Amino acid sequence: MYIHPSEKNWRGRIDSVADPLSFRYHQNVRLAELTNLAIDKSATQSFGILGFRCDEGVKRNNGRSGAEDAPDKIKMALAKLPWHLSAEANLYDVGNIKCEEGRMEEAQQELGKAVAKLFEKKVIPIILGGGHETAYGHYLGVRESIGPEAKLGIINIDAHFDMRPYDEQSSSGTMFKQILDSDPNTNYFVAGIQPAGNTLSLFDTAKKHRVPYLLEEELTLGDMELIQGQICAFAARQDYIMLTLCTDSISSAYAPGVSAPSPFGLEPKTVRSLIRYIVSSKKLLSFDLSEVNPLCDENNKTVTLAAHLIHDAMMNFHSK
Ligand SMILES: N=CN[C@@H](CCC(=O)O)C(=O)O
Ligand SMILES: [Mn+2]
Ligand SMILES: [Mn+2]
Repeated sequence: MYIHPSEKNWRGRIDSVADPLSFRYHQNVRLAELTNLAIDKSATQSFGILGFRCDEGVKRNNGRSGAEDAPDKIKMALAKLPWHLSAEANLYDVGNIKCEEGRMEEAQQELGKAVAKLFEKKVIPIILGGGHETAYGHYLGVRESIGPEAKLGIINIDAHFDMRPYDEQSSSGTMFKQILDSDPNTNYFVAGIQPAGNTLSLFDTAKKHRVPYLLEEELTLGDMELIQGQICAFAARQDYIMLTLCTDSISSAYAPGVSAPSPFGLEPKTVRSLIRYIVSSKKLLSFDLSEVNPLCDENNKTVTLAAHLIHDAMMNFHSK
């Protein structure tokens, strides 16, 4: 179900009502109906923030519910941050897609259609999950837009492979196997994998699907050149890439508000550096940030971190 964007999510401090250099996001964001998107064509860059109010995938995966509240909470945190995008850039809040009565597959299809609609209007989708099942709807929209033949690379920053079997049902732990099983033109790369977050069988599944991955302990700021080289080599083999961040890849010291916290997760600065590098590529189409769970958060830490990462990603989008 489509939910209209709400002004209530865009409130914050006002340093000036006249000086654009003093503005924050809540002063520049435009609320726009997805069904009737009137885009300002003079903009140099347009971003569309699209929420996915769904945690049915996490529930089916025996996780902790609460991620469906994340889109509005992240918007509220982003609203308060200072605007650093160019004066000619536009940011639209295009509302949320909500999963109704556990009908996750239907909601993922609807998310896909919404993402495709943004591409059609030349708006860069910035998708706020939701459980990580968000990434499947994100993928559907990307695939619809680029057509079946284009080579698509999915880059996932995650502690988990999310390649579980889905014979019984799909969930927040199955998306990438679903995609690789059905789409020969999609390749998958994961950064942040933790042995403590994946069974040996999941490592085996990743191997069978020839999924390149980087372990959490290989991802440090000091080794960034080497890491960038591997991401660059993966991206070079694709026509397009899409980026998905599972917030449980980040250490639970900084991201306690997730379904499956990671004591040995990544440092936020490492994740920021990875995102900066990936979003700077002209091949990058869109970004989703998933698995924030405000109900499990401590003092809004994870929500705030998510807003800062979204802010940073937009500032560096296509900057290469
Ligand atoms: N999206 C998260 N997926 C993880 C969850 C792990 C857990 O709940 O412990 C997975 O299925 O492996
Ligand atoms: Mn994960
Ligand atoms: Mn995940």
